[in-house]
Amino acid sequence: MFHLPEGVIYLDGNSLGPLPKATPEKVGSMLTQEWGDMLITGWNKADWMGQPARIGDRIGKLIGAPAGYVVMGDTLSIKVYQAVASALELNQSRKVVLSDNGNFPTDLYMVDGLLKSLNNGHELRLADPENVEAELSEEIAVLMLTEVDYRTGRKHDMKTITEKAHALGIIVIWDLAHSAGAVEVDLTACDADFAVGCTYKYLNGGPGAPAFIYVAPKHQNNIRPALSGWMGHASPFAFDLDYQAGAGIERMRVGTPPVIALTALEASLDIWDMVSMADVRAKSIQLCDLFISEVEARCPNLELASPRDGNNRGSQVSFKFEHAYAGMQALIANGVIGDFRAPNSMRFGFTPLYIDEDDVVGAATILERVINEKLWDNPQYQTRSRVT
Ligand SMILES: Cc1ncc(COP(=O)(O)O)c(C=O)c1O
Ligand SMILES: Nc1c(O)cccc1C(=O)C[C@H](N)C(=O)O
Repeated sequence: MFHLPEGVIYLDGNSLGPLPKATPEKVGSMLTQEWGDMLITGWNKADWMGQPARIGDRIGKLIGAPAGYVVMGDTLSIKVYQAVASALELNQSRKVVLSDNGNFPTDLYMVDGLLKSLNNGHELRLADPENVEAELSEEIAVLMLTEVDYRTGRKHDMKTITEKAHALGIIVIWDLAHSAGAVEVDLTACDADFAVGCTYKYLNGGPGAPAFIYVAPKHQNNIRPALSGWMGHASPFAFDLDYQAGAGIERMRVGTPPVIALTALEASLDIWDMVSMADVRAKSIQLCDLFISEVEARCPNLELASPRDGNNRGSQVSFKFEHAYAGMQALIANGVIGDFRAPNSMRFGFTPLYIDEDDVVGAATILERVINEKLWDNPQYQTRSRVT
């Protein structure tokens, strides 16, 4: 189902999912038959204009959202900004946005930028991940968390935290970057207010694939879109000079949809339509557990940085190692692709659609050689590249 180079064990699908074999043909025929032959009529004939909502519904199925509440577009950073801006307006008497210090930096940067623009006495407050619940209070306007920590894989309990936050009148936003396609998510059951996520990791949409945003039914028609672009207008082609928000989730659209990228994503969702998230999750826990036990048996000087209990972990495992950067470069040179996360983690993602037990044992065997034979101790593995 996926194109994977011969001889490579790919444990980085948590950062960039591999290419589905069907994607090149699907994108190729879109280019020639739609863009090529239909030209501008493709917006209607091929319904490019409906793509963000149509694909949003397919993503919705993977994260427990009913049809009509998820829309695609832009990057995740933009979707974070939109969610926080709208959420703050739902809770105007409060001034604090709470997050945790394990969150991915762009989420925090986006909030920081937004609060500076608002210039209205807001504060971004960061808790340790394990103290988030204790930090909830009636001072907090918005709680914005990423369910699965990008470095360690530590997983928040979405339902419990959302319930506690709601009891205190807090609006809750979940970033599902490391959850969508990795763990079971039920946005309806946990009553999330907003959720955002990307599609280039577990969902195999390709580098730069468009992000998604979910807005709960109770908020959809009450929120004001901060990024009031024409595609979120009630009637974009009326070209009114005044902005009027579109109905429901449509108002979270901003500008022209990235049709080619969305078509690539459609090809991978054809695969995701056929799988059960419960099966994927069960297999992912098994693979992660196996990797932990294989690595701990073979490399006693690596320290597990991820929760040992699979229920508290996403679909990735990290080990701390003093020479983690060089270690990962040596591992990659020997056919196992994971990644390094500062300051000292070797991170491995487990994706059951194309990784099995043989891959896990194979990767642990090569890691054992890299560590125990000190293959990392080589000047060529010390130079940091721009993207790590
Ligand atoms: C939690 C989280 N938010 C946001 C991003 C990135 O956002 P963007 O797609 O805008 O680069 C990532 C990683 O890529 C992430 O892990
Ligand atoms: N999102 C990324 C990108 O655009 C280029 C290179 C790497 C990444 C990432 O994997 C970042 C990601 N959120 C992470 O888990 O570290």
